[in-house]
Amino acid sequence: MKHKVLRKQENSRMCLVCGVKNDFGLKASFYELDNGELAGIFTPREEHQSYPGIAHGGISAAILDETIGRAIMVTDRDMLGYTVELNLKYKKHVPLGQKLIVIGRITREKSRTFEGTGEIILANGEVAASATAKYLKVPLDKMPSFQEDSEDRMEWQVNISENDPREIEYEQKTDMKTCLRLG
Ligand SMILES: CCCCC/C=C\C/C=C\C/C=C\C/C=C\CCCC(=O)SCCNC(=O)CCNC(=O)[C@H](O)C(C)(C)COP(=O)(O)OP(=O)(O)OC[C@H]1O[C@@H](n2cnc3c(N)ncnc32)[C@H](O)[C@@H]1OP(=O)(O)O
Repeated sequence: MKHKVLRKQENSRMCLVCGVKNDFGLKASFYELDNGELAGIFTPREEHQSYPGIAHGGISAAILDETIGRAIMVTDRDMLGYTVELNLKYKKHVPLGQKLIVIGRITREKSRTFEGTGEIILANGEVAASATAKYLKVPLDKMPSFQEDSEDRMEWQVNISENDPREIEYEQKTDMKTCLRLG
């Protein structure tokens, strides 16, 4: 099914997953969709390798952790997640050098915590890794480096690019195989 992108999310300065100035990082971009889910787009590189040609499992964990954590921002733009639990299933290897998509959603929200699930989807539609995670809610203004004039606060912003997709198409089949197209 095709999903409209409603909003691109903020990127940070130095986060391993979304830091625009972290040259060892994934520099992932995140898009809120009209079905309430969050899509991340990223391309693992050689710096992220485990065995030759294959992304490190810790990299898969990092992107899934951040995608599920960011899914809370779909309904509360100023809320961040502090990970307390992360469980992964590695089903297929994640290749280097290919643009991939990761999807996340919230499955349970309480006053102090939230939980969610996510999947990394390969170009052929197969799910490479899936995760469940739990977070403590941390409002943006309670982050240690929140002061308005800090570099981290100033660079927490939406960076619009001509490469941003306007819609993202994927199908979640009952056997968890998923097809992907970016528009
Ligand atoms: C200023 C500008 C900012 C710019 C932003 C910059 C960068 C942004 C990047 C991305 C932004 C967007 C979203 C990102 C989302 C995720 C990205 C990655 C996030 C991380 O990379 S973050 C680092 C890893 N993370 C830790 O470093 C946590 C270490 N941890 C602790 O610091 C304590 O653990 C603490 C304080 C969390 C809780 O401490 P506490 O004393 O308050 O805990 P308490 O016992 O009250 O538990 C409370 C609830 O957590 C459950 N719980 C606790 N521990 C658990 C465990 N081990 N397993 C399962 N559940 C657990 C309990 O069961 C209860 O849940 P419940 O209420 O449902 O029962």
